Amino acid sequence: MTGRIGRLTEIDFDRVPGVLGRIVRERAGDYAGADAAAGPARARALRFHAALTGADLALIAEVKRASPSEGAIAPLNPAQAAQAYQAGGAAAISVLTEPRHFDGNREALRAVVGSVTVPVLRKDFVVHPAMLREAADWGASAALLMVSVLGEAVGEYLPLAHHLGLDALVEVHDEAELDLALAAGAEIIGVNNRDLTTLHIDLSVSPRLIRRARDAGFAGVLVAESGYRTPADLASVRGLADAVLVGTSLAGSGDLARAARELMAR
Ligand SMILES: O=C(O)c1ccccc1NCC(=O)[C@H](O)[C@H](O)COP(=O)(O)O
Repeated sequence: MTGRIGRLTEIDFDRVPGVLGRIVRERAGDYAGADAAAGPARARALRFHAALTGADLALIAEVKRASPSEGAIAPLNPAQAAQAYQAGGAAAISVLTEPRHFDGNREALRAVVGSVTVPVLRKDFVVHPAMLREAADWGASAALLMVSVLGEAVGEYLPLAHHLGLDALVEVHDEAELDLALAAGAEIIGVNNRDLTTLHIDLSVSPRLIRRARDAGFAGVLVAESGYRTPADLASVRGLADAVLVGTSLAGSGDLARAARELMAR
């Protein structure tokens, strides 16, 4: 299939509140006028999906040099950080590519893809189809789609990601967003414990929404995201989630392989 896969609904980013709203409006400005054509279909390897299934609780370790919550975290070399995470048992690597608040960029993603054998997630605030095309061009296996940002349009971005050969981590933070992700046909759902409008973290959000997804008959992959610092923090999602996504506590640890190993130890 070539060209556009249908015309995408225009999204009103002014409706997104707080810190998240500011970031997505900046990203929308960055991509204003970018080419929205999907281009040819690419084969789906489903590597990210496969990496998160089968294990007791898989780790997606994040290359995160800065954030709105913390400011500067650590001046990581992305390739070295990713190699350390892989050595520490990570099943996949998440790389932030947002430049203003997370000190991310394309080079970081490409360097990570070239230095590890595990699949790589492009973690950014996807507001334009070109961002998915870039993710595929740069070698990512998956991209993040946030229901809080895309709203019902997540149902259009999801097939576009798949058309480009990408898995999609569809992120939610409350019941309404989860119901939208399920209706859109998400195969991998991430539940973020962090309220991205206020930056408040509540570790009870993931177990609550993961139970709701399973009760609704969801048979796909469920990922608990944000705020995990100690093995004890993970107790509430062991046996429920397929994977956890961890950034700050690992990135700021000084010994990334050891921190990954110790966090996941039972
Ligand atoms: O981390 C932030 O401060 C943040 C602020 C605004 C939007 C997104 C933000 N983080 C994105 C993430 O979801 C996390 O990087 C990821 O889940 C890892 O979280 P953590 O382990 O708490 O760093």
